Amino acid sequence: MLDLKFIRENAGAVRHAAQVKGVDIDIDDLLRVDRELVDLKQRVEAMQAERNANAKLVPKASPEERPALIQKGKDLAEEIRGLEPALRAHEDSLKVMLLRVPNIPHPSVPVGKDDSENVELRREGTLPEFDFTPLDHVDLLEKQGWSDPERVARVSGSRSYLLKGEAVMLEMAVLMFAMDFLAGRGFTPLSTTALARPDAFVGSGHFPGGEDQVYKIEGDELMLAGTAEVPVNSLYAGEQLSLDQLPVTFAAISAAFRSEAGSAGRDVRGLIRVHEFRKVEQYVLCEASEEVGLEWFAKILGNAEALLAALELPYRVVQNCTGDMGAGKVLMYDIETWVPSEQVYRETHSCSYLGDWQARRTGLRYRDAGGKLVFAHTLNNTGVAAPRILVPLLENHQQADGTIRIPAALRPYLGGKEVIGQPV
Ligand SMILES: Nc1ncnc2c1ncn2[C@@H]1O[C@H](COS(=O)(=O)NC(=O)[C@@H](N)CO)[C@@H](O)[C@H]1O
Repeated sequence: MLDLKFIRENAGAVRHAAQVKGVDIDIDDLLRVDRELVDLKQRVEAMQAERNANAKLVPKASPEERPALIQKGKDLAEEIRGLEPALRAHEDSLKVMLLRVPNIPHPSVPVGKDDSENVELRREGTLPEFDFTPLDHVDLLEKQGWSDPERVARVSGSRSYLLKGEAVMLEMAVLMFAMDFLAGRGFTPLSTTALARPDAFVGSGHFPGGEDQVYKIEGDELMLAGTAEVPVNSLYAGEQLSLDQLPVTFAAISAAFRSEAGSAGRDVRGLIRVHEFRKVEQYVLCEASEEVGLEWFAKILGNAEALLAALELPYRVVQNCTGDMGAGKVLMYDIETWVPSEQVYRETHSCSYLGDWQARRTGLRYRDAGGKLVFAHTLNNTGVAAPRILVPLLENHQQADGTIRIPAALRPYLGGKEVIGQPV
């Protein structure tokens, strides 16, 4: 959400942001409702002032004058009550419109309509060269008896997953490694629920607009979040943080649930796109400064890159274009990790800086050095998401005999093993 004053004074920039982000909102319509609301408020205030002044005259009035003054007071009260519905209606529609106003993208963001126009910034790591025919992750899991897709599909339908044996230990090892790694970089570990109230989805910016991606619970207001970003971003909602509490940095592990509505037919095989997964989320709440925000953006991006480097996985960093960054972002980079079986880089991390757009709609404020109450800035990036990360992990580190080489960084989390699986 942007500051209404900012929108009034920068209508052109806001209109341009909506246009390049493909956000369907009429800024002129919003400003019209805003003006009408200001006018209504001024009329009500004038009538209330007149009514108060009139009320002061009654006790001093003569018996002859008093009835007319009392009637005038009643008429004014009636007129004010008559304006209440219009006032309420304007306030409600302005609030809904403000929630849909997109953030202004950073000047460095390329204009584009969708992910095909994201810009590759750099590639890191060496692509694997196999002296045998590499398998994809589904076949690798099946060969080692680490999966049971038919049975789990019977029980839980499509886009479900089940891991067995050492693949489970690998998934847990990757998650634990990410938590350890981030804790070692000063992030406070959190293990948190994915259940959250609708307000938390509004605060993060997933609502309005992303309702169809979220699993709801019959008869319960709680919903299942697709990322820990949703509940974590609302932990401090409505509070007044002090400067010395900033920056708040969390490494939040949680389940994540996504309906994947609209993804029909995409990634239906294997672990890339499932309805429930686990994610270690990097979340930062910092002071309201673009310079500080961009420093944190570089840090959380660097954390994810360092994690991938430790997992010895080749990846590339892309800058999301305006059409593939969502309404709330100022800046967004995806990290895509090499998947040999597809011979492409696939998204495994998504790093975002949102300025005060989330903080304003969540009510995340702190007292700055001058004692002024200001909205904070927020950022988030994936630390690691499993099982998706297992796809490049298994495929890049597979050996000719079907076993999987374990990167040195993960070995401590797998009892020191350098290889998992049996030669097949
Ligand atoms: N349906 C899914 N199945 C498996 N993994 C997924 C799914 N959806 C997203 N992910 C993983 O979760 C990561 C983050 O998802 S995201 O929507 O891109 N971004 C966020 O959720 C942000 N909060 C940063 O983590 C993705 O990069 C991907 O690795």
